[in-house]
Amino acid sequence: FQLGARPNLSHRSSKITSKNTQTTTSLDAYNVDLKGKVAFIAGVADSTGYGWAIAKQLADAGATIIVGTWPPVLKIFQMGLRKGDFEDDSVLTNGGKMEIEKIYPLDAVFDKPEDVPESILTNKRYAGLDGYTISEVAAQVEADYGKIDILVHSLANGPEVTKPLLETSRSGYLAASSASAYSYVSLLQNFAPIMNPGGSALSLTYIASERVIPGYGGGMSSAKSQLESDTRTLAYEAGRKYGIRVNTVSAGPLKSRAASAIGGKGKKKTFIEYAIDYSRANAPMDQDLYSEDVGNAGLYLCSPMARAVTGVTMYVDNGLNCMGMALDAKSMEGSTEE
Ligand SMILES: NC(=O)c1ccc[n+]([C@@H]2O[C@H](COP(=O)([O-])OP(=O)(O)OC[C@H]3O[C@@H](n4cnc5c(N)ncnc54)[C@H](O)[C@@H]3O)[C@@H](O)[C@H]2O)c1
Repeated sequence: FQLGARPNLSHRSSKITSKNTQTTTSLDAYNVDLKGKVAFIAGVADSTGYGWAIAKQLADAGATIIVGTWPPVLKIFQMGLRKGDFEDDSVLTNGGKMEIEKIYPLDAVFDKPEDVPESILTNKRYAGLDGYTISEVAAQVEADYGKIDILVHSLANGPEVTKPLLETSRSGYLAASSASAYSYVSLLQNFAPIMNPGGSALSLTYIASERVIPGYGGGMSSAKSQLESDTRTLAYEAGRKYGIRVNTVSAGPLKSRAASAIGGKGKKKTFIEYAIDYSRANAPMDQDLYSEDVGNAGLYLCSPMARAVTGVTMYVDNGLNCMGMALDAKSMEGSTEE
């Protein structure tokens, strides 16, 4: 199949009769059909990022898409949608367009109304909005849809991301953890009770959690470590309590809005530019990484195809995570045949 296209997952033969297969369902289960399923994707404000790509693949499989958008970027996102800015990025394989049925203002650093400080209540970027804390959004989603099936956390924020960890303040470090890691815990706390058994939660992480990635600072690497560790614990707890699965995708570098904001002012290359170039030069798969690649992995993890997969960190990074040496390092010169 073409890069960017949804793989054909249908498999209609159901001849296998070994003990390892369910007798009650045939292999028709390989058809990813999410019609009637509701997916809430937190962290979508344009079409450049991973949240959009996952939403699109889920929509392609028939899921109803609702999203949570950070209040400061809500208006510009709504305006872009109205103007048709994202039309080209909305096209589904059947020729139709992804519909975002409802957008909820969501600030994932607040759990309940009492947590919102005066500075935010009076901030003009939040003017006219309320009900954007996680518990309020979950209550609203329940009022609108009853139970949902898929929860995606595609958001991160670290106010001091440009600072090395050695120079990161306590408040910067905790803010990164709050927005990028605890937000997943809180989303699950509030949404798991309104998820159908068999449902699935997914977040996005980055290799900086386990390997040193210079330039990814401000405690963001620490937040991603938390996110991955929490994925395992939450998989256990939410699996036992609610019958839902919890996974995370460790995605390779993508030039999204958030990644571009990591910056690199005054340098020849921004963080995301050298991360992408490095990956292309050194990953086992010598090819570009598209947001659809992560969208497809997200579709798999959120679908019944992955019904026994939980607690995992799945790499979708052209394999860069497994390399122990940089192919393009000066010291490697002369190591390969000409
Ligand atoms: N882009 C990459 O190279 C890359 C690589 C690996 C992992 N990821 C992860 O993918 C996820 C999505 O990021 P992306 O790069 O696709 O960019 P993105 O800009 O599409 O998504 C980030 C979103 O987070 C939202 N956000 C920030 N603070 C928030 C808050 N307090 N409450 C609610 N929403 C908030 C932003 O408005 C934005 O919509 C993040 O977890 C990111 O760390 C990105």
